[in-house]
Amino acid sequence: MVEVKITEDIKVGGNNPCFIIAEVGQNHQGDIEIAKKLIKAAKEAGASCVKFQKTCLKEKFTKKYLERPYNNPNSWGKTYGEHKRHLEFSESQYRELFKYAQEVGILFTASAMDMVSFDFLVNIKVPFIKIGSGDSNNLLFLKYAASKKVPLIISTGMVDKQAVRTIYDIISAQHKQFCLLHCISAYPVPYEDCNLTVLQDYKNTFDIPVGYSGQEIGTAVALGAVALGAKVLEKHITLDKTMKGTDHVCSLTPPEFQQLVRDVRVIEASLGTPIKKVVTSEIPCIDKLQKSLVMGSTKNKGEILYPGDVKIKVAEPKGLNALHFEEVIYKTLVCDKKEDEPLNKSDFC
Ligand SMILES: CC(=O)N[C@H](C=O)[C@@H](O)[C@H](O)[C@H](O)COP(=O)(O)O
Ligand SMILES: C=C(OP(=O)(O)O)C(=O)O
Repeated sequence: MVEVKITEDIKVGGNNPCFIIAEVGQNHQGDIEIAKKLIKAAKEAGASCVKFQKTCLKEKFTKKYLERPYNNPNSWGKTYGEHKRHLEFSESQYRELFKYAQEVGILFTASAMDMVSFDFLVNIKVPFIKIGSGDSNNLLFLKYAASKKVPLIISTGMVDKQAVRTIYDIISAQHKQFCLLHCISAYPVPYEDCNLTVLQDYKNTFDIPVGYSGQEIGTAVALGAVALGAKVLEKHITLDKTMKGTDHVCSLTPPEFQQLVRDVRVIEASLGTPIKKVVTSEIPCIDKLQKSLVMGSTKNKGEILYPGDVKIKVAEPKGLNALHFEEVIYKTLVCDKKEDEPLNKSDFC
């Protein structure tokens, strides 16, 4: 199984801890101070990385699309262009945020929403680049991104399995330093649409790490994803879910994000081995409460043990493990035994 190297110390996939991305996206409201607060919150919550979205508006959208009215409660302008311009940080603001994240001590990156933004992110040397679901059908962009040979995390919302296979083929023709994230692009995603078991299919199909980018409400589905093998987890983070903006509703507050990180680590620790065995921590309970074979009645040496003569009880000291019940029946006692006495191997032949 391929591991994706994010930094000298951080790898994704295999037995490495799940890489948890706090997606700020545009939850900063276009305000760099809020963006910094979110970077700090992501660090304090224990996220592996904080992520923004970098867009060159005229590369990503047509002129007409930018001019179309954006008349809804989440809008920051009369047209979609005005709205997006309000939310877009400049390159120098990006450098400032990158530097701030380094000071705070958290990895920083962004989704490249177009080729110009991709080049910018390569230029400032982010540790990896995210490609969001908006580009899961953008084969030109995917080929371009693959040719740059930087680590990629790619979301697969809004397309079917055949397209995901195409994404895999395009990138893996160049390199294997990429992950694929299952994603459903709705804000918020109804739980019935999360189709988390797709992750199992991705795991069986692809030889690269797979993960989950979740736009549903809460943390339960994300935790399920980790239990199903997600090696990357992405969730939106917000300072306040009631703020204006499309994504706040499906985001986690800093305390929720912190709880998510804690719970992910608990799930990882608890996944363990698929081999069912008795573990050391069970020994006290075995000693205290596991049942064993005892005499159901008083019987003498030479007598046969019929089914009703042997009982299964919690006893001290213990008799034979109760799993041996069938082996004991119809055997002959070699000593006298009283009711409730533990029954051991040396008591019969
Ligand atoms: C598919 C995709 O890009 N999705 C992103 C990631 O999840 C979102 O953050 C969008 O940028 C956001 O929902 C757009 O909202 P508006 O259109 O109100 O600016
Ligand atoms: C759209 C994005 O992500 P996703 O498709 O994972 O929601 C993004 O990262 O900008």
